[in-house]
Amino acid sequence: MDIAAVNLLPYEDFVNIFGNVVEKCPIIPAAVWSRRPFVSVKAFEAAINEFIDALPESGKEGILRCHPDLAGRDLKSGTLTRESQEEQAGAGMDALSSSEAARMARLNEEYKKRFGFPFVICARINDKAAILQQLSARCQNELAVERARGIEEVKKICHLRINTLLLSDGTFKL
Ligand SMILES: NC(=O)N[C@H]1NC(=O)NC1=O
Repeated sequence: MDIAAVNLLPYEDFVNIFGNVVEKCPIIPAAVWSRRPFVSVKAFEAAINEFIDALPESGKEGILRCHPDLAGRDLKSGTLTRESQEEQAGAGMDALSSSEAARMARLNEEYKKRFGFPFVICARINDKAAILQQLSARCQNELAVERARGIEEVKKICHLRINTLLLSDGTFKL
């Protein structure tokens, strides 16, 4: 699907297809649909990023809170979104040793207690070791730094999800 085809989508189809490019935040593509026509995929992505950047800090924290923990309860119970399941499995989050799993759970809790939102990192460009190292290091950051850092990661996840949708024909039917 190219950008011309994206621009022709009625909003119902648009939200169905792009509804999870930002995890569990279909309101973002629903809002950004008003910005059509997009001159390119890059412009479509820029519209999403501008919408996110224009949110108050509480809205940005809300986006972070829509993300499941890495190797958390949703992964164990099979209730992750399809995208998140693939990303977490690709980074080995479903194959942690018991000591790695215990460390991840402890650090995830420490992070959430400190900041009031979950640790978010783009799992598709990090492996297990990098994720654990980042989780531990980022627990030390200040709130404002970490809020901005989490949002940067959301944008990377979004970029890769859009690429997957637009570069792979046949993943969805209109
Ligand atoms: N918490 C968190 O980072 N979650 C995620 N990261 C990612 O790439 N996919 C996710 O679900």
